[in-house]
Amino acid sequence: MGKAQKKTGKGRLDKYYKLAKEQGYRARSAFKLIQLNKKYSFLESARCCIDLCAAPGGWLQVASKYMPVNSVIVGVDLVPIKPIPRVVTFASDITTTQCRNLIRNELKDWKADVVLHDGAPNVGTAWVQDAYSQSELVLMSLKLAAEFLIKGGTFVTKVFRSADYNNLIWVFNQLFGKVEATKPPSSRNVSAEIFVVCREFLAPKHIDPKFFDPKHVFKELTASAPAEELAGAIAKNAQINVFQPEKKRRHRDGYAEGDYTLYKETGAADFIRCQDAVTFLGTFNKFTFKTDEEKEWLKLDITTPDVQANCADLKVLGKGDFKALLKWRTALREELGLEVKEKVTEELTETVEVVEEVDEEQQIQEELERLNAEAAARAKRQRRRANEVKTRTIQRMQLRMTAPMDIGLEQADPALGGHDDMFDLDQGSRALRGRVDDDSDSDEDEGEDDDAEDEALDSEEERERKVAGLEAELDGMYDAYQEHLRERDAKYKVKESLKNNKAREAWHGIGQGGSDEDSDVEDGGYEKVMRAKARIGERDSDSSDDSSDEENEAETAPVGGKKRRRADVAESGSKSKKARTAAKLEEPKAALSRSAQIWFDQDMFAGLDAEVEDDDEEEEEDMESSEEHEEPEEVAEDEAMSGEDDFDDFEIVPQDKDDDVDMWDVEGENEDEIKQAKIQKQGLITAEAVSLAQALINRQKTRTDLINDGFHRYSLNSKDDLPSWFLDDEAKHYKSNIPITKEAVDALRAKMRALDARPIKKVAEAKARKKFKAAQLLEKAKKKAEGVAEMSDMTERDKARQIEKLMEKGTKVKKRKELKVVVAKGAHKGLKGRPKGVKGRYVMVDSRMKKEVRAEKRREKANKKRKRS
Ligand SMILES: C[S@@+](CC[C@H](N)C(=O)[O-])C[C@H]1O[C@@H](n2cnc3c(N)ncnc32)[C@H](O)[C@@H]1O
Repeated sequence: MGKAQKKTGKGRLDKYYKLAKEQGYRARSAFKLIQLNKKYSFLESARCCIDLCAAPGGWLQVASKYMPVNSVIVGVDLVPIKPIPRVVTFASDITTTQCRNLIRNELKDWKADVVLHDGAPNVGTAWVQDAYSQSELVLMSLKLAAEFLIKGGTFVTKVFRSADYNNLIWVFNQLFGKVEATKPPSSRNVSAEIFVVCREFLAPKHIDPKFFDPKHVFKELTASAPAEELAGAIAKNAQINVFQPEKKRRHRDGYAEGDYTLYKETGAADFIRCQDAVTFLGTFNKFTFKTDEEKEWLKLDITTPDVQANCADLKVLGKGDFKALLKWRTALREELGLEVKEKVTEELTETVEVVEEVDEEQQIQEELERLNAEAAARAKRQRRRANEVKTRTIQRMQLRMTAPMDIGLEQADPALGGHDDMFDLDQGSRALRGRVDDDSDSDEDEGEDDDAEDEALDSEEERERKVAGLEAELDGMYDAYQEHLRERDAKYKVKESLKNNKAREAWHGIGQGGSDEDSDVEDGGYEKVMRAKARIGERDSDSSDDSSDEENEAETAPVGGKKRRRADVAESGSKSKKARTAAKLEEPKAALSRSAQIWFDQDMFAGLDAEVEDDDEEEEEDMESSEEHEEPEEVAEDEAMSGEDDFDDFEIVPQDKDDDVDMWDVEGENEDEIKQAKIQKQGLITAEAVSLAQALINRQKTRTDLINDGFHRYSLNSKDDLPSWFLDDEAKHYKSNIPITKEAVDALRAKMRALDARPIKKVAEAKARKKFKAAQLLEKAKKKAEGVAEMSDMTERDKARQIEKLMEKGTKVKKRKELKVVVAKGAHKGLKGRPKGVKGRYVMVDSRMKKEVRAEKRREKANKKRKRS
């Protein structure tokens, strides 16, 4: 079965369909009347209403709901309508006098305030096909309305945009004071229908019968629509249905002329023996197997169950199915000895023979003429097409048919029977079949039908090839896009690396061994290092080694640079007492530093970081020499304990090697485990988790409930063969709604507030250091004081004074000596000696100095490295 058709089918179940179901209306069309009534308010004041063509009864339900309680409501349709409270219904053809009499009997001498008409030519089994066109049906309903409406009454009718439209409006205007055409929002834009609300019925004493005579009202149309053209239109629409069943047709102008019926079936024999198989496929709903001959065909091997199923409902078939049916037809024809294709070949052969007789020059001449003629015909066709589009647009604008959504996708209207071909236009055919055009050369068409079939099927294959090509191209572009993202976005890299859990497992040994260089590479953005190396390679050729080395370092910062610095410090053997102090502070540090590092690990901070570090180096060494020295231990211990990876922000949760890879081992499972480990370490950190935990504690949900909630019909959707962009997109947007309670959000907010209230890590560390130093000094002073106290050669008074001094010294915070920075400018540049007006310690600097000092350092470092290697 064709996928496209299925889609269309699903697409039809729009919001009004669902609303109708919800509110108990029998048809989504009920909303059209609700919306019309909202605009014109004709139901609330009506006491009597006649609904012509009322089945299944949606409009009657609306009338019954909106009209006053004791009103009279009568519904008529070809098919019986299931009873509706307060509504009288009967089955009758509205074009007959019998129907008129039935209404008369029902209303007695009452007059209707409202006459509704939502009819569309339909085919019940008893209905004479194509008896009335939509416009004629409208005229018939108008006739009834004119007979039963009260003066000032309202007539609401559905019309389809067609050439008849203006004529109908003219007639309405003769009988009503106000005539307005409108399209309620619930009427699909793709549907050609429009509703005309005629108010203030004039109730003239005498109405010219010509007003209700289709021959008279639609005179021009009949003249302008010769039978062949109608047949051509039908065939054309049918062919579009087959070649492009999924094609959404735009620019509908109304019913395909001449095709007024919705349901058609024919014997399979007709299909097998017909000349124009494609038209048959596009025209009929079903091929039946009723005759003995047809029943025999059912027994043949070639008539597979698939073929039978396809014959049973042609309107839902896709291109593939049509292709299968055409093959089946060809096979059966060969079996029956009809052999259509051979005939064509023979004809062709004959033509070739004739051509051979003609001499070469003449042949070329003819070929040229033929090509010229073809080009002229093509140009003509294009002109014609452009004109058609233009005319249609103008017509649509005149008919006020252009609704904002006109440009949107098109679907079939279930309220009208749901068959596309009711509204088919000539538009779609051109894409595949230039020959199908209704040109002056339309007589060529008949002879080319078989060719057209092959051509269409070939072009279909070609299209599939093109689609495959496009998909491949799209995949390539998507990969390139991802590559671009990878290069640009550090966060993306983190995510990617999280996905790659196996690689992460292999990193367990980080920080525990290996050389510094190795740990650099593994440690922080392998890609970054590689990229930097590549860049160095490029630069080596034209710039000095010295500078490139330093730049490299700056570029790989903060990750690489930082680590290297840490390692250097570690090497220099600075495992001092201060490190022990840091160890005490280790725990609260971890969480904060991680999030900060995620932020500062982004590329945009790389250069900045290096610069800031350089700038601050001296200051830091001066002020908080311990800060730098503490880190190696911290990192080493941290990594050894929790297995933090190179991004510093996420930890690797060790996994059991024996863990089975079960059916739920989908991408992202590791992420769950990481989350679990995090939760154990840091507590619940999302509102969702807190909500679930609350539900569990309050016994609103059991563990089994939660597990079961995780299983739904989408859980087992196969992800095989789905393009990566699709899966990525799904992962990004296809998320279920998570029930998050207000309490959970409040709890989390409180937690965050508490976190905010805490001093930041560095401040806390500095304070602790200060305290530690003070305690040490005090201890020292105490010891000295004890020594003083034990001295025997000092008087008690001297001892007391000495101790007092010592204690004062021990508790006093050392003031740092102030260092003045003096920038020598203008004439002072290069002058030696203390600058005028500067007292105390000072340092002379100039704007270049900082850069030069740094460059010097860089050079020294590079030289050292070169010597080593
Ligand atoms: C779109 S449906 C009407 C839906 C209806 N307004 C509702 O809300 O349920 C069109 C109806 O017109 C009916 N119809 C078509 N030709 C008719 C005729 N000549 N006489 C009576 N009913 C006719 C069809 O049987 C079909 O049920």
